[in-house]
Amino acid sequence: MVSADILERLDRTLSERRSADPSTSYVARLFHKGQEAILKKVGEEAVETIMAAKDNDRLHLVREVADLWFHTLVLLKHEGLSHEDVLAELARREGISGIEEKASRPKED
Ligand SMILES: N=c1c2ncn([C@@H]3O[C@H](COP(=O)(O)OP(=O)(O)OP(=O)(O)O)[C@@H](O)[C@H]3O)c2ncn1[C@@H]1O[C@H](COP(=O)(O)O)[C@@H](O)[C@H]1O
Repeated sequence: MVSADILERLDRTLSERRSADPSTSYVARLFHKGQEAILKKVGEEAVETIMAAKDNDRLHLVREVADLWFHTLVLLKHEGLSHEDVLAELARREGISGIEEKASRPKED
């Protein structure tokens, strides 16, 4: 299994690209273009993900989801956030759903 360290490494690369010369990389160029361009890419990749799923093309689906995840990571970085914030939110929800599930059970004496 591929390690989740990839997110850490990608996060460091994205941080470096924020201040890099736009002529040197795709990501540096995207940051330079700004929020509008990043949102456009997120929208495009979301549509391409839907199309791949509808086509029942599993390899294509994985590649499109990777594109979508990647561009949402670029968006988060642009907004001063990171995958850590999303993971924390998912962990918080896991806690909440655990509490909700417990609260819905009859009280044990
Ligand atoms: N994971 C990715 C990654 N996933 C997708 N993409 C790019 O996202 C784009 C996807 O858009 P499309 O499929 O629409 O292809 P396109 O027509 O070339 O895109 P546009 O130029 O029209 O926007 C492609 O240019 C891909 O190369 C990525 N570009 C970079 N990374 C990572 O970011 C790192 C830094 O990248 P650079 O800044 O390019 O060095 C790389 O080492 C990778 O780890």
